[in-house]
Amino acid sequence: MRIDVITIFPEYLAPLDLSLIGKARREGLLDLHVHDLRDWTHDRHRTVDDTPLGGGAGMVMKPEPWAEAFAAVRADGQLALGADVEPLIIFPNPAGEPFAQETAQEWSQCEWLVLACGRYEGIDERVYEHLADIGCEVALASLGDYVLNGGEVAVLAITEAVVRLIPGVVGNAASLVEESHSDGLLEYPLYTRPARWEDPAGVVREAPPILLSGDHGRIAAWRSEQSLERTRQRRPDLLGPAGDAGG
Ligand SMILES: CC(C)N1CCN(Cc2ccc(Cn3ccc4ccc(-c5n[nH]c(N)c5C#N)cc43)cc2)CC1
Repeated sequence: MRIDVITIFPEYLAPLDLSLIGKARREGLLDLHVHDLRDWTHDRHRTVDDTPLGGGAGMVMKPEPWAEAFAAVRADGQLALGADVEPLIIFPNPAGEPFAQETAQEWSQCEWLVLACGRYEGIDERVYEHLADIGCEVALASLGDYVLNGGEVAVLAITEAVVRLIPGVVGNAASLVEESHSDGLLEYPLYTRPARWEDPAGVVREAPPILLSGDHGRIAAWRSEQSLERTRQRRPDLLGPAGDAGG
């Protein structure tokens, strides 16, 4: 997979050199390019924003740098992938469609993603219109109903959620199957050694004995019930009308 990120804060994406994403890059499973939007400005102040037409608070990102950036990134990517390959262009946006595990699953199948990090109050609407008119596939995605200052944090989250699903990135592929939300339920509680732990307050805390039984069938049944109960308590919206996993 190739991912291009366009941002005015390239250093914000430094964490993508670390851990599993960094390993995927070093192993050739991910070809990640981070671009500074200001490289496509032509004034001495490298201006990317201006006041909103019609008035209003804050600043709006100018269309010209974005259009030039997308053209350059698209040309660069097609040199690498082939002139017939087109990226999915993703804009994190508070007004976007909710980004969920199924979105990550869908996008992990893509050959090429371009992630565009807006800032200020947002990007001039004509950028989206321009991309649609030249035949680009565009998606607006939101991490959730809270306000961030820009798209970079969302791009970090989206990149990690998508790239970890690429075969070979996560060593134990089985762990991807059992994760929260992958079966529509929250993950069961996790325990490790010591089975008997005296906490700093002197309270002895035993792990559930079933987990030490060696009876994998009963352990699996216990874990399923724990997932269902935890989902009922914390995320009933994920359940069907009967309160089961049919949501
Ligand atoms: C009335 C008029 C002046 N108001 C103008 C601001 N509107 C909302 C508003 C608020 C903040 C930002 C800052 N921002 C810039 C680019 C950008 C990308 C993603 C996100 C973002 N926030 N929360 C998420 N889950 C996100 C995702 N994904 C935020 C971004 C952009 C937009 C509300 C209306």
